[in-house]
Amino acid sequence: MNETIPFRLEAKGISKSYGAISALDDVNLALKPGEVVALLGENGAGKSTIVKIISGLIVPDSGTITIDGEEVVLPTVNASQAAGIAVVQQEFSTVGTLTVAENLVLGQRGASWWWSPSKLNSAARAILERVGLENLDPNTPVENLTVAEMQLVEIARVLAKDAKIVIFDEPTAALSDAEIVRVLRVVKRLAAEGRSVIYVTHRLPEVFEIADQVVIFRNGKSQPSRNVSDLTVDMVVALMIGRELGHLYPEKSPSIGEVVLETNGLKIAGMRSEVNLQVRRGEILGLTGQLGSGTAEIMQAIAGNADVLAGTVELEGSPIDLRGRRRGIVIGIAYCSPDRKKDGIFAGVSIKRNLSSPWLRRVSRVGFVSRKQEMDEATRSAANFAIDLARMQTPVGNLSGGNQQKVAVGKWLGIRPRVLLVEEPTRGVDVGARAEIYAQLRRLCDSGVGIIVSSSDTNEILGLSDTIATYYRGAQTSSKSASEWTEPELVREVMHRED
Ligand SMILES: Nc1ncnc2c1ncn2[C@@H]1O[C@H](COP(=O)(O)OP(=O)(O)OP(=O)(O)O)[C@@H](O)[C@H]1O
Repeated sequence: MNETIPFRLEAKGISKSYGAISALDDVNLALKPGEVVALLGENGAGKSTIVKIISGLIVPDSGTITIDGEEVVLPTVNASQAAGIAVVQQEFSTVGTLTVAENLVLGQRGASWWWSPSKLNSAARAILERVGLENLDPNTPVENLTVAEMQLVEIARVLAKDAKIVIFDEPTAALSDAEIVRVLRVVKRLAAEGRSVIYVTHRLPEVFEIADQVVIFRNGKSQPSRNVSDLTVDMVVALMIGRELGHLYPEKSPSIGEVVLETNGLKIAGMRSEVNLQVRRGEILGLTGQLGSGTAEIMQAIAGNADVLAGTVELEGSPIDLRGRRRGIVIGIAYCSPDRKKDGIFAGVSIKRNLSSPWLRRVSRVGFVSRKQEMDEATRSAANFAIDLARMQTPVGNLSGGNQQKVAVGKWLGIRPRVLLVEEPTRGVDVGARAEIYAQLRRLCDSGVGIIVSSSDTNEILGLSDTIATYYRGAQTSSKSASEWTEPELVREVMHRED
């Protein structure tokens, strides 16, 4: 990047504390026009906090922000927008009941409620084209879109604001590989137009594909900005976690035992074909496909959350009744949802209580549970998932996104599951914590728990699973040993039908 070009945005000496917790400590960040700066760091390192400060959601305790050389104060989201900053949120700010066109155009500068539907639609089409959604009907209600389409509409909505600085906070966390390609294309185009982009992610390949600079956060402090071209993935990981990672994925089991769970001729609402799956002792079964492939429906059905129209499921050789989640918990089927905010965690409740909640529900049948027992159980789960033991009484809602995910997975250990179903186990989770989650899943598997993981991250499915089943639009397209796949082949298998 040209040294003589002045900075578009400069944040200097930014600090922010919550009581005794220092979320940011003297953070510095600067970016030039046409530059993409990636923010990296472990869960809880402070990335979202700096994004919230720049977007006017929270006010720092100290520090200054300048835009094009002029100091600005950003006490509100409106002030941030007026300064030319736009943020693509992880939580969508689109309104479900409105159409795509209404969401995209209304509220933008120069647009009016009085526009005719055709004017509204043509304005919306022009915006949709920029994110590769030219084939989407602008009259579609947003609530009918897939998660990926919603994310792209959210990006389109932000682009329509014509901002100088665009911030992406983990925009690809809920997307599969094909949709990620589209998002990265948009980011490159924004930079080519001379806009500045701040890009927060846990997916390192994305950084190497789109970013010019990377700023690594650790424990609330920022490290000096580095040229991405001077770095390798291993160097970035070491800078993030302060140590070499070693192997991300644990060794696979040398031997696979008898069947733990088996589905026979399962007919599930939303699936085009019957589901016949087996998961055996010592085996991690990985299900993968694009969004809408059916993997979510299968996981929900086995967890007892979805309608099963026909067929049987056997757990350790005995038929089980899949109606109702409660029943599933009692017989030892743990299900970890991909949507931790909706049904993974209780945000206002302590880490301890979240970790012990499924276990408490199960043992409450026997009556009294001592606080010590509850704490012991919760501490065991926390230690296994590298959750900070000093923060057991902290409400989970105050944790960073990745740490919330560790709690959402870790809480199921307490019920001593016989089968563990995990959807998107590491969405939003940093690379160090991912290694811990993978190691823990492998340990559980080796101890005899049947594990089914579904993920749209093909690298994760390949690295973690023993057997991989692929799905496309509600039907299985293959099932074989992970050792028979290479990553490009698996990506092609999952995506090629899109061509
Ligand atoms: N409202 C709050 N109250 C107390 N602590 C908070 C609050 N918001 C954030 N924190 C703490 O500030 C620190 C930084 O959190 P932040 O969300 O910025 O991390 P992050 O780098 O974005 O993590 P992740 O990758 O998991 O999203 C964490 O220790 C978090 O628990």
